[in-house]
Amino acid sequence: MQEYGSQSMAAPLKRVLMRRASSAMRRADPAEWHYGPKFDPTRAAAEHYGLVDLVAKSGAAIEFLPDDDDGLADSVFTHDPSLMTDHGAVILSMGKALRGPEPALHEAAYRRLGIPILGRVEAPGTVEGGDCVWIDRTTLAIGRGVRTNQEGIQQVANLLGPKGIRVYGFDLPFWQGEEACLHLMSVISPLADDLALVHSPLLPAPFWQMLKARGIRLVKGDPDEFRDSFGLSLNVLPTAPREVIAVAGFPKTKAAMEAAGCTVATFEATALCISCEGGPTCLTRPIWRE
Ligand SMILES: NC(=O)NCCC[C@H](N)C(=O)O
Repeated sequence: MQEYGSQSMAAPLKRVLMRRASSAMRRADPAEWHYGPKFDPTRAAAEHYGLVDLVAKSGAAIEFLPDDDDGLADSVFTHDPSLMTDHGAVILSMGKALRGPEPALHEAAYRRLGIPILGRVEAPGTVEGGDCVWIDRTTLAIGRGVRTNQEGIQQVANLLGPKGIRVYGFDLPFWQGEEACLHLMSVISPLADDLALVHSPLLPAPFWQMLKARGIRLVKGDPDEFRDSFGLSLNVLPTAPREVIAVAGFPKTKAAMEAAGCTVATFEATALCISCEGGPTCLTRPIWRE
């Protein structure tokens, strides 16, 4: 039986790729990686165990990237260097130069796991997984911003078009500048096929129109919590429709999701997520959702 494939953001999570923070982040220089003052590698490693526990409790099988001491601190954010489809993995190309070696780690893992490689995004194209959002099984939205360029989007469209998948690019704002991490997934977290948590002020307007036209209900995250968390209050991982994992400490955003029928599990992540600009979606690359 095929144990890979994912063209949905919220179908039950069966298998996921992760990398532990204990080695990867151990020697990270916060200034070099654009991490905040509360970054602490020991604490980040402990917080990562908290997320691993919640993902494992959901029933998903976790495949870990090898725990090599390669200094690739951001490699814990496994969402970004590859994209999964029902036809195999697409190996992406990073917009953040320090993350350049990461797609090769993912390709090696997929080969080890026997998962086919559908294709690759090649330089000068760049696409990061955090910019890719499945709207439905045949529609992929990609944010065009500091991490993902038009050349990369075109390459993904060329790979997926023959599989019956339409790819749409949406411009992202510059917001906090080119050093900061603003992906399309920074302003939306799908919670179910028909429900998404959003920070609407930063949503590309045509993307908002597409979501509305498809009848996707939008839950607004609390704007103060979004600001105070550098956007991480909005970064929520569904392990099944309306069953989600979020960063602890944002009661208003959590209550808004609960009011929309979601069950929300939280974990402490000040050192790992708030400081390093990546939350539970970014720390997981779904390999199989069904
Ligand atoms: N998908 C995501 O939003 N990933 C977050 C990546 C954070 C990492 N520090 C980065 O700058 O790439």
